[in-house]
Amino acid sequence: MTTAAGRAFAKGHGTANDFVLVPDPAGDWDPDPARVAAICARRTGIGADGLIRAVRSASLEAGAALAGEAEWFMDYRNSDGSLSEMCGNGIRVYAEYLLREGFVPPEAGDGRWWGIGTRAGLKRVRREPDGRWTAHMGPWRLVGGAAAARAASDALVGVPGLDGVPRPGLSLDLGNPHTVVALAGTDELAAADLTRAPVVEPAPPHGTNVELVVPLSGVDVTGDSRADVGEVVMRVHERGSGETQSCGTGACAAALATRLWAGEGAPDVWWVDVPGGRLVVTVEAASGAAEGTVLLTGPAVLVADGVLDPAWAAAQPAPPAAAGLSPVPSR
Ligand SMILES: N[C@@H](CCC[C@H](N)C(=O)O)C(=O)O
Repeated sequence: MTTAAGRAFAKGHGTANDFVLVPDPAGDWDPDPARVAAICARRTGIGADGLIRAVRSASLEAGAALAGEAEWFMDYRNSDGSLSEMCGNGIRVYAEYLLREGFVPPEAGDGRWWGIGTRAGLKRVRREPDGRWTAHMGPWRLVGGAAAARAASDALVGVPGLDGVPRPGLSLDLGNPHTVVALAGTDELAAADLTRAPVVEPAPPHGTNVELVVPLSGVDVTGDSRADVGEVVMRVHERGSGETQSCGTGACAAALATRLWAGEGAPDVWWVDVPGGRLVVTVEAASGAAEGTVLLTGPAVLVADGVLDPAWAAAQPAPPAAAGLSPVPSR
């Protein structure tokens, strides 16, 4: 919403994946990629991995069909200004924000499921008694189907900072695209240079988020391991944002890939330890090895509220990072 002083925003994060949230119920503020990139810039803007426009589903062409089940739509932009279909950390922070702002009734915080529209369709969220949120992430699938499940990979990934030998990767669709790569150990995970994007072959048509994982099942590094819970450590290079401290859809992809690689009898619940904390992934139902549905649980923290200075906003030139973007990944 715009006041005489400028446009209001909030800042929040989920496991240190951070977002600027901008209320725009009527859908009359549609920032171009350069404006989003300027707001998300770490040194000259507010700084964030992504921007979430809080818009009523009915106010947006992409949300109109979901308006009956989801009053609010998460219009998600990466920090380079490109659109994404879905954000697993962002949707929890968005839910907390909608609740705090009174955009949804207080009962939305009492443990019941309610809907949020996204470009990846309707998602349901629920506030846990401890204040974390669970998002029903809906369907996932292996991009390469049953053949990729049998082969356990469908891509080769060059990871900067390692030995130059491409590693096998597995492509998953969580509404947005992911490629998961297993590394040999935490030393290798630490050595990866994610200031540069991993190179995925064949190149996914709309780009991809790349998760580097080290499965830890059976190894009690955190001192709290449980026999019925799988554990994986992850770093991520996000499409449109670079390395981030966490990625919720990526955590789901990492858990699903690792569960497939672990084979028969692997747990349904996974702890995914990211630089920003821990996410819990619950595989709800799998029809075969190549598709199913999944839930994600984690924290949602609102940090600050502010107002964009109108003079600053008016003065923003297009930053070089925004040049040549293809804003809508049509799938
Ligand atoms: N950090 C998010 C994912 C954000 C979108 C992603 N970079 C993409 O382009 O698909 C998450 O928590 O899922």
